[in-house]
Amino acid sequence: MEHQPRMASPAPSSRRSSRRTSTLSQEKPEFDERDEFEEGTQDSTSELEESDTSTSSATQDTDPDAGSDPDGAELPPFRLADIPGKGKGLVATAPIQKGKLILLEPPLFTLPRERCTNSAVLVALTARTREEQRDFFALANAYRTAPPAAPANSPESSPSPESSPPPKGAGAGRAPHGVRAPLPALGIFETNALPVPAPDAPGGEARGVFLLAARFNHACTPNVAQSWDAAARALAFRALGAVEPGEELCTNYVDVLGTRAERGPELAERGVFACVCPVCAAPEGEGGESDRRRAKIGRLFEEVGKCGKEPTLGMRKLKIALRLLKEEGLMHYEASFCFDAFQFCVLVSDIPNAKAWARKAWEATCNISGPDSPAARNFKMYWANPRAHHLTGMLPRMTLSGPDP
Ligand SMILES: C[S@@+](CC[C@H](N)C(=O)[O-])C[C@H]1O[C@@H](n2cnc3c(N)ncnc32)[C@H](O)[C@@H]1O
Repeated sequence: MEHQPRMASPAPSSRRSSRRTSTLSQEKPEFDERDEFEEGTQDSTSELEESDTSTSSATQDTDPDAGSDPDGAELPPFRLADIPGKGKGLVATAPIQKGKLILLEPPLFTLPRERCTNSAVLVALTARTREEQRDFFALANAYRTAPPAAPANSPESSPSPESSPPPKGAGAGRAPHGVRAPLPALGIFETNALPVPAPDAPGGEARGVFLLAARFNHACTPNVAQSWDAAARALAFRALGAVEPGEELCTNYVDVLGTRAERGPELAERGVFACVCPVCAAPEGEGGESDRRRAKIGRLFEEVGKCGKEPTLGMRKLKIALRLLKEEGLMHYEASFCFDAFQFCVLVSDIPNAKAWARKAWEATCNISGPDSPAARNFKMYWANPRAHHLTGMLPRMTLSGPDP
Protein backbone atom coordinates (compact mmCIF):
# COMPACT_ATOMS: atom_id res chain seq x y z
CA MET A 1 0.00 0.00 0.00
CA GLU A 2 1.05 3.47 -0.56
CA HIS A 3 2.33 5.98 1.88
CA GLN A 4 0.96 9.28 0.73
CA PRO A 5 2.42 12.74 0.91
CA ARG A 6 3.33 13.81 4.31
CA MET A 7 3.47 17.17 5.51
CA ALA A 8 3.49 20.57 5.05
CA SER A 9 5.80 22.88 5.80
CA PRO A 10 6.89 25.33 5.66
CA ALA A 11 8.31 24.04 3.51
CA PRO A 12 8.49 24.51 3.96
CA SER A 13 7.91 27.65 3.46
CA SER A 14 9.74 27.32 0.40
CA ARG A 15 9.83 29.29 -2.65
CA ARG A 16 9.43 26.02 -4.29
CA SER A 17 6.83 23.77 -2.82
CA SER A 18 8.96 21.56 -0.65
CA ARG A 19 6.38 19.08 0.44
CA ARG A 20 8.04 15.87 1.42
CA THR A 21 6.52 12.65 0.29
CA SER A 22 7.21 9.07 1.04
CA THR A 23 5.85 5.79 -0.13
CA LEU A 24 4.93 2.82 1.96
CA SER A 25 6.39 -0.34 0.54
CA GLN A 26 3.86 -2.26 -1.49
CA GLU A 27 3.10 -4.95 1.01
CA LYS A 28 2.29 -2.48 3.75
CA PRO A 29 -1.11 -1.06 4.56
CA GLU A 30 -1.82 2.13 2.73
CA PHE A 31 -1.51 5.41 4.50
CA ASP A 32 -4.16 7.90 3.83
CA GLU A 33 -4.40 11.16 2.06
CA ARG A 34 -1.86 13.38 3.69
CA ASP A 35 -2.48 16.86 4.64
CA GLU A 36 -2.86 19.49 2.07
CA PHE A 37 -0.26 21.65 3.63
CA GLU A 38 0.37 24.37 1.21
CA GLU A 39 3.70 25.83 1.12
CA GLY A 40 4.24 29.36 0.74
CA THR A 41 5.06 31.83 -1.70
CA GLN A 42 5.88 35.38 -1.01
CA ASP A 43 5.94 38.99 -2.16
CA SER A 44 6.04 42.59 -0.94
CA THR A 45 6.51 46.27 -1.52
CA SER A 46 9.63 48.30 -1.30
CA GLU A 47 7.82 50.97 0.68
CA LEU A 48 8.44 49.11 3.87
CA GLU A 49 11.68 50.88 4.44
CA GLU A 50 13.28 50.61 7.83
CA SER A 51 10.95 52.09 10.38
CA ASP A 52 8.19 52.73 7.85
CA THR A 53 5.76 49.84 7.98
CA SER A 54 3.07 51.19 5.73
CA THR A 55 1.98 48.63 3.18
CA SER A 56 -0.82 48.00 0.82
CA SER A 57 -0.77 44.29 1.63
CA ALA A 58 -3.51 42.89 3.77
CA THR A 59 -2.53 41.75 7.20
CA GLN A 60 -4.99 40.00 9.45
CA ASP A 61 -4.84 39.38 13.07
CA THR A 62 -1.62 41.33 13.34
CA ASP A 63 -0.12 41.71 16.75
CA PRO A 64 -1.78 44.48 18.72
CA ASP A 65 1.62 45.53 19.97
CA ALA A 66 2.55 46.29 16.41
CA GLY A 67 0.44 49.42 16.66
CA SER A 68 -1.64 51.09 14.03
CA ASP A 69 -1.16 53.83 11.50
CA PRO A 70 -2.85 57.23 11.82
CA ASP A 71 -5.92 55.88 10.00
CA GLY A 72 -6.30 53.12 12.56
CA ALA A 73 -5.24 50.32 10.20
CA GLU A 74 -3.11 47.63 11.78
CA LEU A 75 0.51 47.61 10.77
CA PRO A 76 2.48 44.44 10.17
CA PRO A 77 4.78 43.57 13.09
CA PHE A 78 7.94 43.88 11.03
CA ARG A 79 10.04 46.32 9.06
CA LEU A 80 12.42 46.14 6.14
CA ALA A 81 16.05 46.28 7.21
CA ASP A 82 19.54 45.63 5.89
CA ILE A 83 20.69 42.13 6.86
CA PRO A 84 24.41 41.37 6.71
CA GLY A 85 25.20 39.00 3.88
CA LYS A 86 21.60 38.81 2.62
CA GLY A 87 20.67 42.23 1.26
CA LYS A 88 17.42 43.35 2.79
CA GLY A 89 15.11 41.34 5.02
CA LEU A 90 12.16 41.59 7.40
CA VAL A 91 12.77 42.12 11.10
CA ALA A 92 10.16 41.84 13.88
CA THR A 93 9.21 45.14 15.49
CA ALA A 94 7.05 43.61 18.23
CA PRO A 95 6.75 40.30 20.08
CA ILE A 96 4.93 37.80 17.87
CA GLN A 97 3.14 34.78 19.28
CA LYS A 98 3.50 31.28 17.87
CA GLY A 99 0.93 30.67 15.15
CA LYS A 100 0.20 34.37 14.65
CA LEU A 101 -0.76 35.41 11.15
CA ILE A 102 1.76 38.11 10.32
CA LEU A 103 1.05 38.69 6.65
CA LEU A 104 -1.63 37.82 4.13
CA GLU A 105 -0.62 38.99 0.70
CA PRO A 106 -2.14 38.46 -2.74
CA PRO A 107 0.23 38.19 -5.69
CA LEU A 108 1.14 41.25 -7.69
CA PHE A 109 0.84 38.99 -10.72
CA THR A 110 1.23 35.33 -11.59
CA LEU A 111 2.55 33.57 -14.66
CA PRO A 112 1.89 30.05 -15.86
CA ARG A 113 4.87 27.86 -14.98
CA GLU A 114 5.71 27.25 -18.64
CA ARG A 115 5.49 30.90 -19.66
CA CYS A 116 8.00 32.63 -17.43
CA THR A 117 9.92 34.78 -19.89
CA ASN A 118 11.28 38.31 -19.71
CA SER A 119 8.61 39.60 -22.06
CA ALA A 120 5.82 37.81 -20.14
CA VAL A 121 7.01 39.54 -16.95
CA LEU A 122 7.08 42.93 -18.69
CA VAL A 123 3.60 42.39 -20.14
CA ALA A 124 2.25 41.41 -16.69
CA LEU A 125 3.80 44.55 -15.24
CA THR A 126 2.01 46.81 -17.71
CA ALA A 127 -1.23 45.99 -15.92
CA ARG A 128 0.18 47.25 -12.61
CA THR A 129 0.53 50.81 -11.32
CA ARG A 130 3.74 52.77 -11.71
CA GLU A 131 4.37 52.45 -8.00
CA GLU A 132 4.00 48.68 -8.18
CA GLN A 133 6.30 48.54 -11.19
CA ARG A 134 8.86 50.55 -9.28
CA ASP A 135 8.50 48.26 -6.27
CA PHE A 136 8.97 45.24 -8.49
CA PHE A 137 12.20 46.63 -9.94
CA ALA A 138 13.41 47.40 -6.41
CA LEU A 139 13.34 43.70 -5.51
CA ALA A 140 16.51 41.65 -5.39
CA ASN A 141 17.97 40.16 -8.55
CA ALA A 142 20.29 37.32 -7.68
CA TYR A 143 21.38 37.05 -11.31
CA ARG A 144 22.38 40.65 -11.81
CA THR A 145 25.98 41.27 -12.70
CA ALA A 146 27.15 44.51 -11.22
CA PRO A 147 27.52 46.98 -14.10
CA PRO A 148 30.92 48.59 -14.45
CA ALA A 149 31.35 51.55 -12.13
CA ALA A 150 30.07 54.69 -13.81
CA PRO A 151 32.19 57.81 -13.70
CA ALA A 152 31.38 60.05 -10.75
CA ASN A 153 28.58 62.54 -11.44
CA SER A 154 27.32 60.59 -14.42
CA PRO A 155 23.60 59.85 -14.42
CA GLU A 156 24.33 56.15 -13.85
CA SER A 157 26.47 56.76 -10.81
CA SER A 158 23.65 57.78 -8.52
CA PRO A 159 21.12 55.60 -6.84
CA SER A 160 21.67 52.18 -5.43
CA PRO A 161 21.06 49.47 -7.99
CA GLU A 162 17.95 48.44 -6.05
CA SER A 163 16.32 51.82 -6.06
CA SER A 164 15.71 52.17 -9.77
CA PRO A 165 15.12 49.86 -12.71
CA PRO A 166 18.36 48.32 -13.89
CA PRO A 167 19.69 49.99 -17.03
CA LYS A 168 18.86 48.15 -20.20
CA GLY A 169 21.27 45.33 -20.60
CA ALA A 170 22.36 45.18 -16.98
CA GLY A 171 22.12 41.63 -15.79
CA ALA A 172 22.73 40.22 -19.20
CA GLY A 173 26.19 39.19 -18.17
CA ARG A 174 27.15 36.20 -16.14
CA ALA A 175 25.38 35.30 -12.93
CA PRO A 176 27.26 33.72 -10.05
CA HIS A 177 28.52 30.23 -10.72
CA GLY A 178 28.82 30.91 -14.42
CA VAL A 179 25.10 30.65 -15.13
CA ARG A 180 24.03 32.94 -17.96
CA ALA A 181 22.09 35.76 -16.36
CA PRO A 182 18.52 36.40 -17.42
CA LEU A 183 17.41 39.88 -18.46
CA PRO A 184 16.55 42.14 -15.49
CA ALA A 185 12.78 41.66 -15.28
CA LEU A 186 13.14 37.90 -15.56
CA GLY A 187 16.09 37.88 -13.15
CA ILE A 188 13.97 39.63 -10.54
CA PHE A 189 11.08 37.30 -11.23
CA GLU A 190 13.30 34.22 -10.90
CA THR A 191 14.78 35.50 -7.66
CA ASN A 192 11.46 36.26 -6.03
CA ALA A 193 8.65 34.21 -7.59
CA LEU A 194 6.88 31.67 -5.45
CA PRO A 195 4.69 28.75 -6.42
CA VAL A 196 0.96 29.34 -6.25
CA PRO A 197 -2.04 27.37 -7.46
CA ALA A 198 -2.78 28.21 -11.09
CA PRO A 199 -5.73 30.63 -11.11
CA ASP A 200 -7.53 28.94 -13.99
CA ALA A 201 -6.25 25.36 -14.01
CA PRO A 202 -7.43 23.33 -11.01
CA GLY A 203 -4.53 21.36 -9.57
CA GLY A 204 -2.01 23.24 -11.69
CA GLU A 205 0.80 25.41 -10.44
CA ALA A 206 1.76 28.94 -11.41
CA ARG A 207 4.42 31.32 -10.08
CA GLY A 208 3.63 34.61 -8.47
CA VAL A 209 5.46 37.69 -7.27
CA PHE A 210 4.55 39.13 -3.87
CA LEU A 211 6.08 42.50 -3.17
CA LEU A 212 6.25 42.25 0.60
CA ALA A 213 6.81 38.56 1.13
CA ALA A 214 9.63 38.61 -1.41
CA ARG A 215 11.63 40.26 1.34
CA PHE A 216 11.62 37.19 3.58
CA ASN A 217 15.09 35.71 3.47
CA HIS A 218 15.72 32.01 3.74
CA ALA A 219 16.82 30.25 6.92
CA CYS A 220 17.48 26.54 7.32
CA THR A 221 15.67 26.82 10.66
CA PRO A 222 12.83 29.15 9.63
CA ASN A 223 10.63 30.99 12.07
CA VAL A 224 7.86 31.74 9.57
CA ALA A 225 5.63 29.27 7.73
CA GLN A 226 3.85 30.08 4.53
CA SER A 227 0.68 28.58 3.16
CA TRP A 228 -1.79 29.35 0.42
CA ASP A 229 -5.10 30.77 1.66
CA ALA A 230 -7.48 29.64 -1.06
CA ALA A 231 -10.38 31.81 0.14
CA ALA A 232 -8.29 34.98 0.16
CA ARG A 233 -6.30 33.87 -2.90
CA ALA A 234 -3.27 35.07 -1.02
CA LEU A 235 -0.21 33.72 0.71
CA ALA A 236 -0.43 33.55 4.47
CA PHE A 237 2.61 33.77 6.74
CA ARG A 238 2.51 32.62 10.35
CA ALA A 239 5.08 32.59 13.12
CA LEU A 240 6.38 29.07 13.78
CA GLY A 241 7.35 30.01 17.32
CA ALA A 242 7.45 33.02 19.57
CA VAL A 243 9.49 35.79 17.93
CA GLU A 244 11.20 38.63 19.80
CA PRO A 245 11.46 42.18 18.48
CA GLY A 246 14.67 42.55 16.47
CA GLU A 247 14.66 38.95 15.24
CA GLU A 248 14.77 38.45 11.51
CA LEU A 249 11.71 36.72 10.06
CA CYS A 250 12.70 33.96 7.67
CA THR A 251 10.92 31.33 5.63
CA ASN A 252 12.61 28.33 4.06
CA TYR A 253 12.97 28.31 0.30
CA VAL A 254 13.81 24.60 0.11
CA ASP A 255 13.13 21.50 2.11
CA VAL A 256 15.51 21.73 5.05
CA LEU A 257 15.64 18.08 6.07
CA GLY A 258 18.92 17.63 4.23
CA THR A 259 22.53 18.19 5.17
CA ARG A 260 24.27 21.47 4.35
CA ALA A 261 25.83 19.82 1.29
CA GLU A 262 22.43 18.68 0.09
CA ARG A 263 20.74 22.02 0.69
CA GLY A 264 23.45 24.04 -1.06
CA PRO A 265 22.65 23.23 -4.71
CA GLU A 266 18.91 23.53 -4.12
CA LEU A 267 19.40 26.91 -2.51
CA ALA A 268 21.63 28.06 -5.36
CA GLU A 269 18.77 27.25 -7.70
CA ARG A 270 16.66 29.64 -5.64
CA GLY A 271 19.25 32.41 -5.86
CA VAL A 272 20.93 31.80 -2.49
CA PHE A 273 24.43 31.02 -3.61
CA ALA A 274 25.94 30.88 -0.12
CA CYS A 275 23.49 30.59 2.74
CA VAL A 276 24.57 32.64 5.74
CA CYS A 277 21.79 31.49 8.08
CA PRO A 278 22.94 30.53 11.60
CA VAL A 279 22.82 26.79 10.85
CA CYS A 280 24.93 27.09 7.71
CA ALA A 281 27.28 29.62 9.28
CA ALA A 282 27.84 27.45 12.37
CA PRO A 283 31.38 26.29 13.08
CA GLU A 284 32.23 22.90 11.56
CA GLY A 285 31.59 20.91 14.74
CA GLU A 286 28.15 22.33 15.45
CA GLY A 287 27.14 22.17 11.81
CA GLY A 288 28.06 18.50 11.73
CA GLU A 289 25.69 17.79 14.61
CA SER A 290 22.86 19.56 12.81
CA ASP A 291 23.63 17.66 9.60
CA ARG A 292 23.51 14.35 11.45
CA ARG A 293 20.17 15.19 13.06
CA ARG A 294 18.60 16.35 9.80
CA ALA A 295 19.87 13.36 7.88
CA LYS A 296 18.51 11.08 10.57
CA ILE A 297 15.10 12.77 10.55
CA GLY A 298 15.01 12.35 6.78
CA ARG A 299 15.83 8.64 7.09
CA LEU A 300 13.23 8.18 9.81
CA PHE A 301 10.70 9.91 7.62
CA GLU A 302 11.23 7.26 4.95
CA GLU A 303 11.34 4.40 7.44
CA VAL A 304 8.14 5.37 9.23
CA GLY A 305 6.39 5.24 5.89
CA LYS A 306 7.40 1.60 5.57
CA CYS A 307 6.14 0.55 8.98
CA GLY A 308 2.52 0.11 8.03
CA LYS A 309 2.57 -3.49 9.27
CA GLU A 310 4.72 -2.78 12.29
CA PRO A 311 2.98 0.02 14.15
CA THR A 312 4.99 -0.43 17.35
CA LEU A 313 8.25 0.00 15.47
CA GLY A 314 6.79 2.87 13.45
CA MET A 315 5.68 4.62 16.61
CA ARG A 316 9.14 4.24 18.13
CA LYS A 317 10.80 5.70 15.07
CA LEU A 318 8.47 8.65 14.76
CA LYS A 319 8.93 9.52 18.42
CA ILE A 320 12.68 9.67 17.85
CA ALA A 321 12.03 11.87 14.81
CA LEU A 322 9.79 14.19 16.84
CA ARG A 323 12.47 14.51 19.51
CA LEU A 324 15.10 15.35 16.88
CA LEU A 325 12.78 17.87 15.22
CA LYS A 326 12.40 19.62 18.53
CA GLU A 327 16.14 19.65 19.14
CA GLU A 328 16.71 21.02 15.65
CA GLY A 329 13.91 23.60 15.88
CA LEU A 330 12.07 22.25 12.85
CA MET A 331 8.58 21.98 14.25
CA HIS A 332 6.95 22.68 10.93
CA TYR A 333 7.47 18.99 10.13
CA GLU A 334 5.73 17.92 13.32
CA ALA A 335 2.19 17.57 11.96
CA SER A 336 3.18 14.98 9.40
CA PHE A 337 4.71 12.66 11.98
CA CYS A 338 1.73 13.21 14.30
CA PHE A 339 -0.59 12.14 11.53
CA ASP A 340 1.52 9.02 10.96
CA ALA A 341 1.14 8.27 14.66
CA PHE A 342 -2.61 8.76 14.35
CA GLN A 343 -2.71 6.27 11.49
CA PHE A 344 -0.69 3.67 13.43
CA CYS A 345 -3.21 4.03 16.25
CA VAL A 346 -6.31 3.64 14.10
CA LEU A 347 -4.75 0.63 12.38
CA VAL A 348 -4.79 -1.20 15.75
CA SER A 349 -8.02 0.44 16.99
CA ASP A 350 -6.23 2.37 19.73
CA ILE A 351 -8.84 5.10 19.62
CA PRO A 352 -7.86 7.21 22.69
CA ASN A 353 -4.29 7.58 21.44
CA ALA A 354 -5.51 8.14 17.88
CA LYS A 355 -7.56 11.07 19.15
CA ALA A 356 -4.57 12.51 21.03
CA TRP A 357 -2.38 12.32 17.91
CA ALA A 358 -5.04 13.79 15.63
CA ARG A 359 -5.41 16.68 18.04
CA LYS A 360 -1.65 17.25 18.06
CA ALA A 361 -1.56 17.15 14.24
CA TRP A 362 -4.40 19.68 14.23
CA GLU A 363 -2.63 22.01 16.67
CA ALA A 364 0.61 21.85 14.71
CA THR A 365 -1.22 22.54 11.47
CA CYS A 366 -3.07 25.53 12.86
CA ASN A 367 0.33 27.11 13.53
CA ILE A 368 1.39 26.55 9.95
CA SER A 369 -1.66 27.14 7.81
CA GLY A 370 -4.37 28.27 10.21
CA PRO A 371 -7.49 26.58 11.59
CA ASP A 372 -9.47 27.06 8.38
CA SER A 373 -6.99 25.31 6.13
CA PRO A 374 -8.09 22.02 4.55
CA ALA A 375 -5.40 20.12 6.47
CA ALA A 376 -6.45 21.57 9.83
CA ARG A 377 -10.10 20.83 9.15
CA ASN A 378 -9.20 17.27 8.14
CA PHE A 379 -7.27 16.62 11.35
CA LYS A 380 -10.01 18.17 13.43
CA MET A 381 -12.51 15.81 11.85
CA TYR A 382 -10.29 12.81 12.72
CA TRP A 383 -9.82 14.14 16.22
CA ALA A 384 -13.61 14.14 16.63
CA ASN A 385 -14.09 10.83 14.85
CA PRO A 386 -10.92 8.74 14.45
CA ARG A 387 -12.88 5.75 13.18
CA ALA A 388 -13.74 7.72 10.04
CA HIS A 389 -10.24 6.86 8.82
CA HIS A 390 -10.29 3.98 6.36
CA LEU A 391 -7.35 2.18 7.99
CA THR A 392 -9.28 1.70 11.22
CA GLY A 393 -9.08 -1.85 12.58
CA MET A 394 -6.97 -3.28 9.77
CA LEU A 395 -4.50 -4.85 12.23
CA PRO A 396 -5.13 -6.76 15.49
CA ARG A 397 -6.15 -4.54 18.36
CA MET A 398 -3.37 -3.22 20.63
CA THR A 399 -2.50 -0.16 22.65
CA LEU A 400 0.28 2.06 21.37
CA SER A 401 1.16 5.38 23.01
CA GLY A 402 0.12 9.00 22.83
CA PRO A 403 2.24 12.13 22.32
CA ASP A 404 4.95 12.81 24.86
CA PRO A 405 4.08 15.64 27.23
C1 LIG B 1 13.62 36.64 -2.34
S1 LIG B 1 15.04 37.54 -2.06
C2 LIG B 1 14.96 37.84 -0.34
C3 LIG B 1 15.07 39.31 -0.03
C4 LIG B 1 16.36 39.92 -0.44
N1 LIG B 1 17.40 39.72 0.56
C5 LIG B 1 16.19 41.41 -0.71
O1 LIG B 1 17.13 42.16 -0.44
O2 LIG B 1 15.16 41.81 -1.22
C6 LIG B 1 16.24 36.25 -2.22
C7 LIG B 1 17.66 36.75 -2.17
O3 LIG B 1 18.02 37.11 -0.84
C8 LIG B 1 19.30 36.64 -0.51
N2 LIG B 1 19.19 35.64 0.56
C9 LIG B 1 18.03 35.13 1.06
N3 LIG B 1 18.29 34.27 2.05
C10 LIG B 1 19.61 34.20 2.17
C11 LIG B 1 20.48 33.45 3.02
N4 LIG B 1 20.03 32.61 3.94
N5 LIG B 1 21.81 33.60 2.87
C12 LIG B 1 22.32 34.46 1.95
N6 LIG B 1 21.53 35.21 1.11
C13 LIG B 1 20.20 35.08 1.23
C14 LIG B 1 19.87 36.02 -1.77
O4 LIG B 1 20.61 37.01 -2.43
C15 LIG B 1 18.63 35.67 -2.57
O5 LIG B 1 18.88 35.68 -3.94
